[in-house]
Amino acid sequence: MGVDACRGVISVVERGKYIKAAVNSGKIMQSITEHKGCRASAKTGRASCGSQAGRGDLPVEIWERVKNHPCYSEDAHHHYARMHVAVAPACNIQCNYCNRKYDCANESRPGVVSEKLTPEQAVRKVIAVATTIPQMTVLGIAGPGDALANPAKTFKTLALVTEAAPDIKLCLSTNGLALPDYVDTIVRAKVDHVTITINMVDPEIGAKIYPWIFFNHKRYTGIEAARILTNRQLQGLEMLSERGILCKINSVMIPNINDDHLVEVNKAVTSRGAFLHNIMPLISVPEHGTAFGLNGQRGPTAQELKTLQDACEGKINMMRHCRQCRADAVGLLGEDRSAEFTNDQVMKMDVHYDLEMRKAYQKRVENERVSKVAAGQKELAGVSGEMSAITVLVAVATKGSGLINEHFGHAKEFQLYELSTSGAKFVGLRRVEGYCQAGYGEEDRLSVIMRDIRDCHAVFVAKIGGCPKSGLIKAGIEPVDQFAYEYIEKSTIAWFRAYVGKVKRGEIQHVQRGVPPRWPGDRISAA
Ligand SMILES: C[S@@+](CC[C@H](N)C(=O)[O-])C[C@H]1O[C@@H](n2cnc3c(N)ncnc32)[C@H](O)[C@@H]1O
Ligand code: SF4
Ligand code: SF4
Repeated sequence: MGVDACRGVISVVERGKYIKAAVNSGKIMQSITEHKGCRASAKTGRASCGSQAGRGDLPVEIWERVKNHPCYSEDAHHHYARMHVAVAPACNIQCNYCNRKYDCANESRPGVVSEKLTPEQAVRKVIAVATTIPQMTVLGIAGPGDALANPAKTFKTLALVTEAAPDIKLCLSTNGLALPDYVDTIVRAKVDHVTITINMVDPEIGAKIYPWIFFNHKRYTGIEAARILTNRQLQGLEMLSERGILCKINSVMIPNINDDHLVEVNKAVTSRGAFLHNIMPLISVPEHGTAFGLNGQRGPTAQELKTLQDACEGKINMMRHCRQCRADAVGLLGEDRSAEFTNDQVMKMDVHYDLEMRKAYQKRVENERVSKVAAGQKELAGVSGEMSAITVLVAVATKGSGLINEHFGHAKEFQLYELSTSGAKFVGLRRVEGYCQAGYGEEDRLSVIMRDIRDCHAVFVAKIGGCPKSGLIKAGIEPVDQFAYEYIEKSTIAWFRAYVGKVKRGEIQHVQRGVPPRWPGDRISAA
């Protein structure tokens, strides 16, 4: 397939200029040619290989690049894992929400690591993880400081990994200050995806988030610092987009500082070719010792976050499944296996990179993914003929693989799906404190969980005890355990179909479950 064929595909894509750059980059064309199972039609650009779940309107070439990336494809995050290596300790700016000195092994949040690694230690760890978790497809450098404030360590690590494990996709995260200086190096290092944190495009707002930056051997503060930062971030984003690198923008939502302004940020990054926008809630507690934590700045509620994400949904894809991972995270996004891969443990492991074993395992994962999609589509065929304006939100307890496979009492998070006659759409996550502690249910925790999922009509679980079951029913949330270990989409659509049927027959009355925009004292839990 040639370049012209791809141009036909992208002419329908609004962000034409930058998508064209991504599609025309030699690397993508090579990856398409190498993708033997794919019989993409040159005329339509529609792929006939593998799972199409979550592809939406993406050109097939772009989909091929993101379909196994757990952060860039919501569907992939059920099946594929990522890892971060903590080789970049230093930072060139200060954010009022970041304190990398506060480390806690039991905590999962950005900037936290148990141990920092040299590039050589990092590549050994990558091989160890790739062998133990063959569905690990992506390596990211996300701190604990800034990847580009530590360029020697970052690019040495990426070079060593490319040599040892050429099938692993490479990512890095940066605040963007140094980005314009490293675009060529990033392209040469074969980095697939770059994340830039952009919290403002207005320096007056920036001055409330960044106390200082260090640029060209000089420290800047206030509005001047924020102006330099925003100019460099947007310039770096444009340069990467023109070179065909897929960019994700992280924005931290800080109530009363940049919450309303993030719609402007969304527009600015969309027009400069960003691929994905990830608006994340501020994590802020005094124990972390951050400026915001100490001055009482709150994070947004789950509903405030969803409302803002909905307002930005449009031309750019919104990421809603981010887990705000540690800088040494390992595993599927919803799990953290970093404790299994400490440097001591990795040094003792017999590490050997087996590409064929990884390919065979990933083929099995892909087959499972295809079955899941087919099952969901079959169920949807039954419901899509129904004329109904009803939309309901449901919560699902899952450990991954697209299955309802977690007990209510053990769930640390629920995945939220919006059900309608168009199908089951993933719309976000709710983190909760597990109901079961040392084998016993905690009454207090049940009421907090019920509050956290109060906008849901039902909660799908693999198993649930009698007490929480009756508590949920009393609160008007239906506990559904009849689909244990079955696929999420297929089961939730089947339930929705039955629900609509009962409403139509007058057996139940549909009530839209509203929630107050702000619940007193309501926060998104940080861990
Ligand atoms: C630890 S940083 C490392 C990469 C890079 N230094 C940066 O800031 O983009 C990874 C991400 O975590 C976010 N982050 C750090 N502390 C946070 C907090 N307290 N609440 C929410 N997000 C936070 C950053 O904004 C960034 O998007
Ligand atoms: S840029 Fe990243 S590492 Fe640096 S202070 Fe901000 S969040 Fe922390
Ligand atoms: S922090 Fe978000 S974007 Fe980064 S690896 Fe975790 S889930 Fe993916």
